[in-house]
Amino acid sequence: MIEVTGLSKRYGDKLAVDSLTFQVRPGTVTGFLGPNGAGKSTTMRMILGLDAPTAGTATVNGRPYADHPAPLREIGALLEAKAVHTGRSARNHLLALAATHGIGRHRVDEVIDLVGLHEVAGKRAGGFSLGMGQRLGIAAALLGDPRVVMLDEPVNGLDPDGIRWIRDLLKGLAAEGRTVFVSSHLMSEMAQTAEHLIVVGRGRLIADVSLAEFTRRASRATVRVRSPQATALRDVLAGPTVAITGGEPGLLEVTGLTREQVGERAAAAGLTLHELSATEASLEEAFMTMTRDAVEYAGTSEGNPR
Ligand SMILES: Nc1ncnc2c1ncn2[C@@H]1O[C@H](COP(=O)(O)OP(=O)(O)OP(=O)(O)O)[C@@H](O)[C@H]1O
Repeated sequence: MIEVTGLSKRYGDKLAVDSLTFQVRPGTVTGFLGPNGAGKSTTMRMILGLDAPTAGTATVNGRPYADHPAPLREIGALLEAKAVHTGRSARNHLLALAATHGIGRHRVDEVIDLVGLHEVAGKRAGGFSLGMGQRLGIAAALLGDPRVVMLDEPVNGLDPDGIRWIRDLLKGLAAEGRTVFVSSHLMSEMAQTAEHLIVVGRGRLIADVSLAEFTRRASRATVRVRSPQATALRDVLAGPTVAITGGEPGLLEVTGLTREQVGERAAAAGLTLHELSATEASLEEAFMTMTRDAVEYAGTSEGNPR
């Protein structure tokens, strides 16, 4: 469990994180979603004790990171993707890390297998591709068999295979009952990985919702209906909670009624339909609407209006 309470971070004039309060619970993948510059990395650094909060607290399994006698066993983290500049092999890199944390060699072999680096474990880690480097970073994060796993934008720059691998790994870790917290600026990515979302914009909490609830809120369906009797159809569909627009002759776009309701009302009035379809606002659109104010504000304040 990660608990963040009234957490703020100020850099000079800039309030990068603004009174954030949320909990990340075990057993599910929680997505930390927000546009670039929303404060996700800063929040994660404070959770790891790498940055001191201006106000508020962040705890991992009930204590600040630094108060854990063996923090690597509590939380494994991968911050920004960066190459390992080392002449050591992947295995020796992990062995060195394990040795400084009192972790046995056996666990090193386990994590190498877990992340699929077995065949290249003897190769120089400095020469790894981005995808291999990510796997090595994740192996390092998992060395202490931590109950909490936190990854900052782990799929950035990865190919589709790498992305799928990370998704499956995160879901597997959550299914084992671990707390999994993963950041992204892409709603489409989170929709395929996370069950719960913490959405931030301009350092502030915008939403703390299940993916199911987010999707439900996003699905303001519009019904497209085409009829040679569009004028009569418009009269049949009109109502106080119904909005109808018509882009071209014979076409109506209706919100406030389901596709079934539109079809039934048309049939009851004996009107002919040539098309009847529903389109939902995409999750990406819903996310952009949700964070628009935050982005606009940031753009204006930096003299770069969008
Ligand atoms: N060390 C620092 N000094 C000054 N400003 C900083 C520092 N670190 C972050 N910031 C600023 O704080 C804000 C939040 O940055 P942060 O990196 O946490 O956002 P993010 O949501 O992780 O974005 P991204 O997806 O672009 O990494 C940004 O405006 C950033 O420029």
